[in-house]
Amino acid sequence: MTAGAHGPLAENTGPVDNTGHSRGSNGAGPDKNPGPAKNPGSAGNPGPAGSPGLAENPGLVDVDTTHWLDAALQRVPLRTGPLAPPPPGSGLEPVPGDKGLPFLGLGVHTLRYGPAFQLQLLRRHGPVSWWQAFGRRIVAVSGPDAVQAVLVNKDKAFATGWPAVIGPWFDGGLLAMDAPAHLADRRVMQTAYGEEAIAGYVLRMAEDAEAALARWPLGRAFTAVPAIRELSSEVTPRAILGVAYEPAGRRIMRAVEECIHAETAAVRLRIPGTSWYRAHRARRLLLAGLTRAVPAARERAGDDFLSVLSRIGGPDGDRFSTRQLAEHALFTLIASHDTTVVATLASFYFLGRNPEWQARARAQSLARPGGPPTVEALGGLDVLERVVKESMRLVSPSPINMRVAVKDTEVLGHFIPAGQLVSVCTGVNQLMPELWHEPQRFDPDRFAPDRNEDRVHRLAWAPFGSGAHKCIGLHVGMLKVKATLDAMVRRFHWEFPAGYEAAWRFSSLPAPSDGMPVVLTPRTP
Ligand code: HEM
Repeated sequence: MTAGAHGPLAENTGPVDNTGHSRGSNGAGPDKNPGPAKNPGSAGNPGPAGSPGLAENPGLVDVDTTHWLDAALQRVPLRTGPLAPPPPGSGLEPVPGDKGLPFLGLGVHTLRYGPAFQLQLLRRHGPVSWWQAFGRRIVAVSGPDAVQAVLVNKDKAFATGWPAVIGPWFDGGLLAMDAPAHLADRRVMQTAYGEEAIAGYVLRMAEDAEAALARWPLGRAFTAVPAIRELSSEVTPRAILGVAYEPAGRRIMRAVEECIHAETAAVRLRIPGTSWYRAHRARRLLLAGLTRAVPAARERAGDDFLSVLSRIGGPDGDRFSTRQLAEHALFTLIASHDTTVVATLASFYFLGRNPEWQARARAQSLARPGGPPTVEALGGLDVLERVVKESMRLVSPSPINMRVAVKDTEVLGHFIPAGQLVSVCTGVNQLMPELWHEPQRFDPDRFAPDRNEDRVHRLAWAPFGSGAHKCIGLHVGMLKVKATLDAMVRRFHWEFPAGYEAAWRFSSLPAPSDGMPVVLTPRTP
C-alpha cells in the first residue's frame, strides 16, 4: 500500500501537467495549464505487453506505508499555510506549504523518502511549495519550469545555498562560490576538466578499479555499499592527487569521508567526539597536506588533476594562490567521491535486478580490446551509458541543488522573500509521469536515439544540475562509473534474489538502508 492512497499526506494528489503545475484543487498554481500531460518521448514506446512497469521500484516514486513508521509518518498533521505574505499590489501568490510537527516538521519524511516526499509536495501544492524540517522552512521547487527558473537564475536572485545547509566543508570550492569570483575560477579550472586532461585521470581510475575489484570476494555474501564506497576511495587519490592509495591515499580519503559525514550532523558544535569536531580536524589536516603538495605537483609535470590544475592556475599563471589550489583540490575530492559512489551503487543495483541488461553490458565490454579502457573505448560502451543514465534518473546521486534568495524575488508567480533557502528538486523531475513514460520502470532504452525521452525538456534529466554550477566533472564522473562497471561485468556476475527491493534512504546522499547484500559469482564465458 502506498501513501498515494491514504493519510493526510495523500491529500490533493491530482496529476500535474508537464510544467509541474498541480491540476488538483488547492489553488497553488492549478488550472493555468490544464491540458493533458504529454510525453512526446514515449510515443510509440508503450513498453512490453503486460509490462509490470507500474509495479516496479514503487519505493522510489511513492511512499510505502506497510512499515509501522511509514504509516505513523503519514498521519503527521500537515498544518498547511502560506510561507510569507507577498508585497501588496505585487500580484504574486504566497508559497503554500506544510509545517508538520513542531520543530521536526516533516524532516523525517525528507530523510526517509527523498524525491518521493518532494513529489508529494508537488502533487499537493504545485511546483513551488515549502515545508518545515528541523526548525527550518525550506522552499521546494519541482517540475521543469520552476527548476529552470531558479537554476538559470536570470535576474541573479539566487546564490549557492550549500554552505548554509551542510557546513563549511565546501568552502573555497566552486560550489561554495558565487559570481563573479565563481565564474572567473571556473573558467580557469575548465582546462583541468577538458578532454585532453581527463584522459590521464580516467586511465588511472580504470587501472585502480581493476586492481581493487580483483580483491572482491566471490562466492560468498558481502555488502555492496561499503565495498563500492571503498572502491571509489581506492580509485580517487592517484587520479586526482597523483598519490598512491596505500598508505597516504587511504588516510586522505578517510579524512574526506569525515567531512562528508558531517554534512548531516545534528550537533554542530566543535565538541570532541562529535562528527562536526572530527570533520573540522580532517579539513584542517587535508588543507595543510594539500598546501604542501601543490609545489611538488607543479614540478612533477604529472597528468593527475592536482598537477594539471597547479600548472594552469598556479602562481606562474598568476591566478590561484597555493591555498586556493588546495581548496579547489579538496572540494574536487569531496564532489567526485560520494556522487560517483551513488551512481555506481544504483547502476550495480539495477544491473543485479535486470540480468538481461547485465548480459548486454557484459557482451559489449568483452568485445572491446583488453586492458584498462581508454576514454574512447568507454565512449563505445553505449549499453553501459544508457544503464548509468537510467540508474541516475531513478536514484539521482544529488537529487536536490540548494540555493538561497539574495533578494525578494518570485518563481512562477510565487513570492520568495530574501534569505529564503530553496531546494531545487531535479530528482523529482526525473520521476514525473508527465515527462517520462512509466517513470518507475528501469528502462535504459528510453535514452536510445530513437526515443530520447530525456529531450522532452532540458530539465527533465538533470542529475548533474544545470546553470552556472552545472557539474564541471560530469565527463570524469560518467567515465569513472562506466570504467568501474566495465571492470565489474568483465570479472563477475551478480543477481539479487527475486523480490529483493532496496530501501533507499536520503539522510545524506541516497543509499540503501540494508547495505545491499549480494553474492558475486565468477563470470562464465
Ligand atoms: C555521477 C557523478 C556526479 C554527479 C551526479 C554530480 C553532480 C553534481 C551536481 C548536481 C552539481 C551541481 C550542484 C548544484 O548546482 O547545486 C555538481 C557540481 C560540481 N561537481 Fe559534480 N557530480 C558528479 C561527479 C563529479 C566529479 C567526478 C567531479 C570532479 C572530478 C565533480 C566536480 C564537481 C564540481 C567542481 C562542481 C561545482 C561546479 C560549480 O559550482 O561550478 N563532480 N555535481
